[in-house]
Amino acid sequence: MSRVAVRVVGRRLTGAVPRRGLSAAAAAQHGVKVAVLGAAGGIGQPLSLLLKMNARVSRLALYDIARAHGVAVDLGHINSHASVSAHQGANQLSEALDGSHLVVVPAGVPRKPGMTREDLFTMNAHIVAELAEACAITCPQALLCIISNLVNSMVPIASEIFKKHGVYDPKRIFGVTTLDVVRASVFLADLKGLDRSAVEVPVVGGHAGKTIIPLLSQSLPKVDLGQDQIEMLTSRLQEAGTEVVKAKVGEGSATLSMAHAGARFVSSLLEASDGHKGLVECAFVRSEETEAAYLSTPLLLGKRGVERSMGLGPLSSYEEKLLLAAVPELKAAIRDGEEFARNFK
Ligand SMILES: NC(=O)C1=CN([C@@H]2O[C@H](COP(=O)(O)OP(=O)(O)OC[C@H]3O[C@@H](n4cnc5c(N)ncnc54)[C@H](O)[C@@H]3O)[C@@H](O)[C@H]2O)C=CC1
Ligand SMILES: O=C([O-])CC(=O)C(=O)O
Repeated sequence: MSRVAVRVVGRRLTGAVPRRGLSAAAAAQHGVKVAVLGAAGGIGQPLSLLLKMNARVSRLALYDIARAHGVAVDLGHINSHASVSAHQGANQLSEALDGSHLVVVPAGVPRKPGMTREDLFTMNAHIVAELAEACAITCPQALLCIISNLVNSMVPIASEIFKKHGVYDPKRIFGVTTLDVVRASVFLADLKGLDRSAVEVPVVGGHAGKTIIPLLSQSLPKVDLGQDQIEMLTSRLQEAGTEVVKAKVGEGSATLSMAHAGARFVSSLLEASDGHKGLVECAFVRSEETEAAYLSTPLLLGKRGVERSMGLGPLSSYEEKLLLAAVPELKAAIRDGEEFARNFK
């Protein structure tokens, strides 16, 4: 893999170590099963392709309410290690989840031009709640990675459903915000003429509008930026999803870059599960950093999910202001999610 992992020293992310692959024999021995829920969608298909190419995955279960079969047969013709199975329709959900070590959820409705991520709440809340319930029943120990929007509400929904079933472990439920981190690398590197793959910017907060907060003061490598550049980069990142929605003129939102970001996040979790130390990724999880009960921060990943939060680190006064503005919005999205889950079924 070409991406570099970040090492952790205290609360900061420094240096770079090359990623290691895994032999097919080792993968088979580890027997890692990954389930993709919403596998036939715009994100689901390329994400499943990237996971099929991941040597740590030995079984890939593709679940969708439609078209899962065709996608699985197609991917099954690739001569990489993972076996691929298709599961279509609600009555095949539990067999897709059975024995899964990791479940990734890109199921749900994407935005059309003019919509906000908040507009997706009602449609996607039902989908995520039903899928989370099936996970809580069938594979409560699995790492659960939620891509579906509104991430800021979907993670609280899944968490409440797990609590209802008495199987909640906050270290295992993630809202995938890696696309914000990937975009921040691109936008900063392009502005400064740097190598895109060698720039990392922690992005904290949540995954919608002003809750997306790039910590440009903590970029690696450290980059000097004027306040106007910081504000331009921040606002571009906060609007990046909308930039894609507009460019796709009614054909949905980011899919290919999201598949890349999702595959990177899953890959880091699997590497950490396998004992690889020092892996840090940002994700939206249960948090005690602020008044918002869930927050995206850099997380040190371990064998069972989150080993510990790396916290927010030293914030510039501008970043502090952004966080202050984000917390009420996050709290409202979290409350909506929790309320929905309380009344679910
Ligand atoms: N976290 C992030 O950074 C990002 C999140 N997203 C979100 O990801 C979600 C999916 O986006 P796309 O793949 O573009 O949408 P899509 O419409 O292309 O695919 C969604 C898939 O989910 C399936 N589906 C619907 N209900 C289901 C259910 N109950 N169980 C299983 N599968 C079900 C559909 O059949 C479809 O195949 C959207 O909510 C979108 O907003 C998109 C980009 C980035
Ligand atoms: O903006 C959207 O609707 C999809 C998304 O979350 C992103 O691209 O970051």
